[in-house]
Amino acid sequence: SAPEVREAPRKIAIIGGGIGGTATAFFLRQEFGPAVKIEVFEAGTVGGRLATENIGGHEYETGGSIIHPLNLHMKHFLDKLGLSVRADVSSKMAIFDGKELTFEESDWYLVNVIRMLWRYGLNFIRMHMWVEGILDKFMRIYQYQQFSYSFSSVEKMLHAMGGDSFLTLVNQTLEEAMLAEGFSQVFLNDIVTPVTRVNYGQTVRINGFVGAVSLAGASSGLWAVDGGNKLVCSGLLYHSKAEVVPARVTAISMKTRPSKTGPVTSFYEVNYIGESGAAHSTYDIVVVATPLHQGLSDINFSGFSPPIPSHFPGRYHQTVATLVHGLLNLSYLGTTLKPEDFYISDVLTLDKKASEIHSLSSLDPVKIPKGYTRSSATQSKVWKIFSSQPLSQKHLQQIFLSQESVFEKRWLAYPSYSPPQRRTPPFILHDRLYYLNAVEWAASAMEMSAISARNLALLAHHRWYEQTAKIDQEDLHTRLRGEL
Ligand SMILES: Cc1cc2nc3c(=O)[nH]c(=O)nc-3n(C[C@H](O)[C@H](O)[C@H](O)COP(=O)(O)OP(=O)(O)OC[C@H]3O[C@@H](n4cnc5c(N)ncnc54)[C@H](O)[C@@H]3O)c2cc1C
Ligand SMILES: CC(C)=CCC/C(C)=C/CC/C(C)=C/CSC[C@H](N)C(=O)O
Repeated sequence: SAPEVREAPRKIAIIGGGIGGTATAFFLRQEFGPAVKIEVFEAGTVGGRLATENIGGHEYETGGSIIHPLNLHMKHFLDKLGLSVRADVSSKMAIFDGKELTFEESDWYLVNVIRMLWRYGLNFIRMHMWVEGILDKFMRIYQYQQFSYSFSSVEKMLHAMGGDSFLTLVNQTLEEAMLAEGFSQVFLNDIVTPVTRVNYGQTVRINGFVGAVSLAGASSGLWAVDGGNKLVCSGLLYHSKAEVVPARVTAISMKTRPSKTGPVTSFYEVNYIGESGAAHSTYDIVVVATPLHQGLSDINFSGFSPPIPSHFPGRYHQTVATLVHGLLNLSYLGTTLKPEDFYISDVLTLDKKASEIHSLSSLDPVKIPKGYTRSSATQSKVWKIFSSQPLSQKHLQQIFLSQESVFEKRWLAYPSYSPPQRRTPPFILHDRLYYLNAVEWAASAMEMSAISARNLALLAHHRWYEQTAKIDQEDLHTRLRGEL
């Protein structure tokens, strides 16, 4: 590569200490070396949408909880940080239509296969193959990033992974995409809808790409971090030697300063309110790692031409996570099973008026105690309910025979997807000002934020040193074929 003649940046700011911001700190350190000062502004708690709550002396995930076996950045972070995968606890799924359970997973694998074949023909196997095909293409991003290639927009990144087919996927609904592939409407209603409801709180009218991610999030081998997923965020901050600034960023503006030796140089001024009041600092590069959407951040951008909005079009979907330590009322689920025989851990729901809840899951603590097994419904335990609206006490009394404690967290969780979308927000807001969460409009998941973080660190580096040959290269898949 060309010799780096330009001076290295001195200071970089990252706004947001979730998995996106902390992964950006990690990758920026990797790209720019030890000298650059990296500051991460966090208005709330490090981890952001990765959060836990203590119930009865154990911590439980209230936000992002599962990770796919092929999420290679998340895997890599664990290795780098010396964290481990949480012990696996067996699970069993059922589907609820608001009145009764329409499907219950058997302990016997073969029984499940025969039932599914009987009801849905080859839809199940074909869905597995369809998702695998998309994942195969998705995995190309890791090779591109290993070879330091970066992309200046979400569309260009998606195109490099899966060509026009990925761009079509984000611009059509999952329903349209799957019907076009020959899946039946009954299969979409009975099986695919419960998955999009539990994973994104929405219907099969979400975009096809996030729909495939959602289906991947219902496959086998899913894992979580021992001790809690948010440990990855604090670990990445520590590893990258980034400084956390506990403050809310209120404004970012562009400033210029005359230089004795060369042309006028520009930099960014970040205004924030911290523990000791309002203050500001200047930076060479800034990465915004929080959604620029109503209710999630309110940053004023000034002095930019064209102007940068505080909020991009679209909204985030509310998902309420209600964690109840209590005794489940099986008659709510309309099942005749006795509590001692009820070992279902995940109840998914159909898109019916009667099913106001999106899912009901038995939660395991982030650290599995020795000898822990899933108990039947005879015992009081921690359940998590996802719903769009907060649940009333009356509703909770229908679901539970007794409640020891109730914890409610209202998340603006992920974009409210309604394809076709005009255009995903840009990665590049201005010359050296970047936006990580643009990627969520393709799909929101921990790994998507990590991929975006790696991409922005590479992009910021290549643009700083004017290495254009590593940005937006066409046909990378063919060119890198045969490379390790
Ligand atoms: C209920 C729920 C369940 C989920 N389940 C999964 C799952 O199982 N698997 C999965 O992969 N993904 C899941 N997700 C999605 C996943 O959690 C997110 O995609 C991911 O955590 C986003 O990380 P982020 O760092 O990009 O954003 P965030 O985590 O939102 O981080 C942004 C941070 O910026 C801070 N901030 C905002 N404004 C300012 C400001 N002005 N100044 C300073 N700081 C600011 C915020 O406090 C926040 O900490 C789930 C999300 C939710 C809500
Ligand atoms: C990005 C890729 C290729 C795969 C990610 C698959 C994945 C883990 C998707 C899950 C996304 C998501 C927003 C899940 C929310 S709910 C999770 C769980 N069912 C729960 O009940 O907590």
